[in-house]
Amino acid sequence: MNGVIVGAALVRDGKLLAQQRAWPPKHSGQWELPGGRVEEGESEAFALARECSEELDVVIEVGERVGQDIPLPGEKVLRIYAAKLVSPGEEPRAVEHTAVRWLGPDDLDDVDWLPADRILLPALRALLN
Ligand SMILES: Nc1nc2c([nH]c(=O)n2[C@H]2C[C@H](O)[C@@H](COP(=O)(O)OP(=O)(O)OP(=O)(O)O)O2)c(=O)[nH]1
Repeated sequence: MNGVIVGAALVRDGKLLAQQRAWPPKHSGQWELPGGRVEEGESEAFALARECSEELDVVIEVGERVGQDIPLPGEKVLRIYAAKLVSPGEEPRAVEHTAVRWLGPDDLDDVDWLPADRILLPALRALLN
């Protein structure tokens, strides 16, 4: 089993995109980065682009790794990559989630992040300077 969950630190105009989970009930209402499981045979960049297409209906360009791998339950890890919209005018929409928000540096602490994402906040904040 491939235990890597990839997440996109999608930044535009000094703001980070966050999305609010609709599921499962335990995490419903909490915020995370777009992303998901790397499927068999996929590169991490391909998986991230696929997840952003499915979740946000946007095309992204994947950049450098951000922060450290964060261990997740079930021997998985969360691995974040910087990302940009290929067409910056394209507005991400919440296809599978409750909401999406662009967060500036002062907004990062305003949302209820999933625990693993909270650990990454300093690295994410550094992208917005
Ligand atoms: N996508 C995403 N998942 C995260 C983040 N932080 C975090 O702890 N997770 C966890 C929640 C889930 O246990 C797991 C990914 O779940 P997911 O539902 O997004 O993955 P997926 O689309 O591949 O769905 P599935 O195959 O597991 O049903 O990683 C994050 O920032 N983004």
